[in-house]
Amino acid sequence: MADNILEARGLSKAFRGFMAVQDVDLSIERGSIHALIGPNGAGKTTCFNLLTKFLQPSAGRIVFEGRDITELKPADVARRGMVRSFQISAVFGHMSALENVRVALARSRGGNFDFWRSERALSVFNDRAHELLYDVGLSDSVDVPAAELSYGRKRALEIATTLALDPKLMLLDEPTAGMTESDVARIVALIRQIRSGRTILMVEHNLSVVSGLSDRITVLARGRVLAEGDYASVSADEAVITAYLGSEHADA
Ligand SMILES: Nc1ncnc2c1ncn2[C@@H]1O[C@H](COP(=O)(O)OP(=O)(O)OP(=O)(O)O)[C@@H](O)[C@H]1O
Repeated sequence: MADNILEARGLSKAFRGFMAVQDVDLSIERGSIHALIGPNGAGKTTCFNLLTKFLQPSAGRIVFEGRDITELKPADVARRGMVRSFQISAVFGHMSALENVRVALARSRGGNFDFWRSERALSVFNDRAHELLYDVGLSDSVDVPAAELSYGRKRALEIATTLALDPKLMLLDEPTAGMTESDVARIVALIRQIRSGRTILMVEHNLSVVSGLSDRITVLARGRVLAEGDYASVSADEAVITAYLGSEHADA
């Protein structure tokens, strides 16, 4: 039997009667990179927010590491090792790359003294912060204020701050959105590098990124699971092709 780190059963979300996500079953195998794709409005973001507990489902259950997390808060699931990448807005622009990662490390230890002001307290995280910045290819930008980093490098920093929380399951929300081609290649290489020992679930629009990275793909359309499998099988699926062609703004 597959070793699934995350399972959702019958997951649904209604917004004032409109079913954005309907009866979705999802199994994420440990160690895999799993992509959630689908045309615009398919319910990917809603599904992502349900799994990370930023939204409460109207129906269904979510099990992480064998434990029902349906009623837990986002911070509780993060503490258990299911961490979503923070948005860039959560990276502090005036702080250097190193400081950003140190603060993320401090937060992950749940310290209750004033990390923000105490240089001495934060300096215990220097070595690990340098390692994480090295892992995401930012060793040359350690002292650069986050606001001055390129868009692609900000996303790399955001991934470093997520890795600081030592996730078992990392959820990436459109990791290459708005990037230049060379930044996309960097992030793809980075995701390959950080996958070791982790499971990754990502919502991604760029289908070449999806095909290059994903072990398994779930295609959503109109809030439901339309198809699931590897890239070759879902991209040859008639229903998937029709859903993409039929959507007003195909994502391909
Ligand atoms: N808070 C909300 N209130 C009402 N409707 C919502 C809300 N959030 C999402 N929806 C609707 O639910 C549907 C699914 O939206 P969702 O953002 O999950 O799709 P998506 O697949 O992520 O789309 P995109 O690729 O465009 O980001 C859409 O029709 C959207 O308008």
